[in-house]
Amino acid sequence: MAEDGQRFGLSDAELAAHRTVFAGDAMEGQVAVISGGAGGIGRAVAWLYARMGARVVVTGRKQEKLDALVAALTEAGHAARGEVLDVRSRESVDAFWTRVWEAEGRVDTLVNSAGGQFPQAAIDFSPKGWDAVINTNLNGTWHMMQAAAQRWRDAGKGGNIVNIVVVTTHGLYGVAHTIAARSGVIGLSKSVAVEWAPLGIRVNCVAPGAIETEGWNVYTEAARATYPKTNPMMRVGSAWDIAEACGYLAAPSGGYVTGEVLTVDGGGQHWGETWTTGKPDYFRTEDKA
Ligand SMILES: CCC/C=C/C(=O)SCCNC(=O)CCNC(=O)[C@H](O)C(C)(C)COP(=O)([O-])OP(=O)([O-])OC[C@H]1O[C@@H](n2cnc3c(N)ncnc32)[C@H](O)[C@@H]1OP(=O)([O-])[O-]
Ligand SMILES: NC(=O)C1=CN([C@@H]2O[C@H](COP(=O)(O)OP(=O)(O)OC[C@H]3O[C@@H](n4cnc5c(N)ncnc54)[C@H](OP(=O)(O)O)[C@@H]3O)[C@@H](O)[C@H]2O)C=CC1
Repeated sequence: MAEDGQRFGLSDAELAAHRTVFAGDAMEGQVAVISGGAGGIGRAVAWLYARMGARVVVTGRKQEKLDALVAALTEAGHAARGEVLDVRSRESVDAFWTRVWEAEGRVDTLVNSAGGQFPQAAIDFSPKGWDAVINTNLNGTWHMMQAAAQRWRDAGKGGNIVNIVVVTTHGLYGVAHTIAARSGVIGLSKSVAVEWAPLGIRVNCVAPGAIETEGWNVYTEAARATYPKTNPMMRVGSAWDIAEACGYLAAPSGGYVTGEVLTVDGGGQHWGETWTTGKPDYFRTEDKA
């Protein structure tokens, strides 16, 4: 991890002003819950949804990050509030949904952006490290999905879920735990997209490639430096790229889309390789020719 907790990605001021293709009333009168909402991607989604007219409820483990975002959104004239929530606790997730439903009277969209992992060779994962990643990314996402769907079913109203995952097409070296968890989320999303269609609930995933955010602090500078060079576009993406994908899925534009994985990776899944722990000499074919 970078020792200094380096700043990466877009500031609130940039997110407030970033050009968007979406109309200011595309989510008018709606409520959106964003887990990990004060993180890099979640914050961009919160700004975009707010600018599309939604009231946003952002959650995360750190009160101060939520407070700063809510203050910036409110100052810009948007309706926002933050709640501390660890998605790994089913009890806390249920209590949160009960509170939100009482306070807001409705929720239309849930974006699960709470997540993360640490880079390590899979052979060295400790049981605790494995559990931390699976509980956060697979179980935490499921707790949020099911709690939301139960409220929608009980209220006789539909809703839509967007799960932020990872591109899993050929694994991702150094983060096998997260690939296991995200593959689970993708399979789960496809399954419940069908089961929950009769309830009017759509369920989709967005799979980001390398997106510059503060989450990158868990990777070494050397690993980060390879990300743009191993992508056909020779660059990394921004949190706004992911936010607009989430905008498309939440707005009426996504009304006939469910069970889908929208990959936003600059073509990274088709060319290039991402070594989050550094590329082992064994795979350096250019030196072996
Ligand atoms: C291009 C790349 C693609 C993807 C990019 C992104 O997603 S970027 C954006 C994504 N953003 C992020 O990824 C955000 C950053 N990630 C995180 O916050 C965490 O990885 C977390 C998501 C698992 C949270 O877990 P938590 O709150 O429970 O945190 P905790 O600290 O208490 O750890 C629990 C246990 O995990 C283990 N362990 C942890 N670190 C290491 C390590 N470096 N080494 C080895 N092991 C490690 C260890 O066993 C530890 O317990 P211990 O031995 O200390 O008693
Ligand atoms: N950036 C990238 O290159 C990529 C990101 N992704 C995925 O996108 C998602 C968002 O990542 P990004 O915004 O970049 O990273 P960040 O680290 O900036 O954001 C992740 C957020 O998740 C929250 N979070 C983590 N664990 C929990 C938990 N147990 N309960 C509640 N909230 C939690 C954190 O909030 P707090 O600190 O307040 O707890 C944090 O704000 C993650 O799932 C990530 O793995 C996928 C592919 C690439």
